[in-house]
Amino acid sequence: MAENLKALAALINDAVANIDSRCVELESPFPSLHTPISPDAPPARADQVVSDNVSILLSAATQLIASVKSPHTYIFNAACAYYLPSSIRVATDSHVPEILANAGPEGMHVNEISAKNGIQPSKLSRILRYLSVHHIFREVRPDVFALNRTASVLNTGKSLEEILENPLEKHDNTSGVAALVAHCTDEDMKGATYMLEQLTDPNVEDHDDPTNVALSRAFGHKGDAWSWYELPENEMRFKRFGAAMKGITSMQKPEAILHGYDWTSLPPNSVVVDVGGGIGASSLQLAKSFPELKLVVQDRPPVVKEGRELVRASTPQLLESGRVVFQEHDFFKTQPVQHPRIFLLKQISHDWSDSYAVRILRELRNAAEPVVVSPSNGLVKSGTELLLIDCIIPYVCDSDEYESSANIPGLTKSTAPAPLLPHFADTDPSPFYTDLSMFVEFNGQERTIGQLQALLNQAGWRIARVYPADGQSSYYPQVLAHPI
Ligand SMILES: C[S@@+](CC[C@H](N)C(=O)[O-])C[C@H]1O[C@@H](n2cnc3c(N)ncnc32)[C@H](O)[C@@H]1O
Repeated sequence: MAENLKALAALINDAVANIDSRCVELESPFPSLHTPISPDAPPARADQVVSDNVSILLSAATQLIASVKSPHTYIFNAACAYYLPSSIRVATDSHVPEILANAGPEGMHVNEISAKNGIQPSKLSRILRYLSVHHIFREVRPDVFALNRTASVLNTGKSLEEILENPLEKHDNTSGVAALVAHCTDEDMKGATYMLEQLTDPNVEDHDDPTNVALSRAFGHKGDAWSWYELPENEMRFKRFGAAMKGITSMQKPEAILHGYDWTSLPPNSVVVDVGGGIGASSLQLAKSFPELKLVVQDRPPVVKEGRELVRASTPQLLESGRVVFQEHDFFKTQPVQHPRIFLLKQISHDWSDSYAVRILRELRNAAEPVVVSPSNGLVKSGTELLLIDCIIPYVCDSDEYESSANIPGLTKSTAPAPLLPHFADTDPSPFYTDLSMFVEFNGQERTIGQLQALLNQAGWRIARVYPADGQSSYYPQVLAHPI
């Protein structure tokens, strides 16, 4: 009768046993929820066996919770989940993580926190208590809160004094994770509340139009999200968006961009054009790992200015040597760098609906040189390759898309054991909400492999290989395409 529950419990038991024995082997204990993260901590979670079993454990536990919770409670909890991002926003933007950073496991009384950030103590304690229920912060004693492992990722590492002195620079030179969280819980959430109005408004004629989106509806803006970010009153959000993109990179494994395409196969002085490269998060990582590559980071003028200034402050030698160049360029116009070795397109096509994404891809195709493959080893000798990095959305059911795409090297079928959702879809639903976020902010979308294939083909590219992601978004899948 409870076969499904038993199957899920068995998967959980096995996964816990596997994680435990692997951690013993590695002499690296699985980190406690109570301990803030530390860069020196042994990386048990980074181990492949641990990480595979964590995927099974999370997927089984998520389904087990959905199975055993009363459906009324489950749906009511889900419907009221907006209090979670709202509360995270209060805590993050009133700098609670930085205030608690030095309080240690004993924590700090809410009155003391309030004296530092000016948020009413009786309201702040309720917000922090609600977060503690979700294992974000810990209520150590009544009204005394401590930074736990999950809350500690919101800490920018700056002192409260430093932040209050330069509030606009709160996220500069940080991991960007707090910036990403602040971006999601502010403009993205506000836009998301208008999804239904946007979809049912009879005056919206073109649901692909990037200038008429749920985000602009929420803020009464006429124009696309990029022009909204560049309004003078959005200076803080503009800077934070750039840092948030870095946050996506730093939430992944440090070598995420290196996970997949073999950058070592490129000859010295190969030119990599990071199209819509933002403040250069990926290019800087590549420049660090491969001193012989030349990186051109292209973006809109204000972003290029911001990126250049940040690099000038942190690693000026990269600019002075010409190894990293920031270049203003609108990717809907003719590409100024002709025949580079690589066009890197990370988290760009997902910002645009098909009709716009095809235009960007076509401009790149027009500037690409056909690929020449060595007959002896099958390696690319010359030509332009396109490396597109975006989530690949799986169907949450069995689908023949992966079978029919079997001619694409590297594309792997789901390994999730029954009764788990295919591709461990509930282990980390971030690709699915990133997809909705793209709709809310840009009328863009994440795509299935079939949709990506169709899009690329339309623009004159064919998929040569896929480098898949892991189940926990610790790096993105990469789609390598060659000119047709
Ligand atoms: C989601 S961000 C991705 C940034 C970067 N590729 C990364 O992964 O960190 C999208 C970028 O596209 C840039 N962008 C938007 N419209 C553009 C255009 N017409 N031409 C060039 N860049 C543009 C934005 O300024 C932003 O930096």
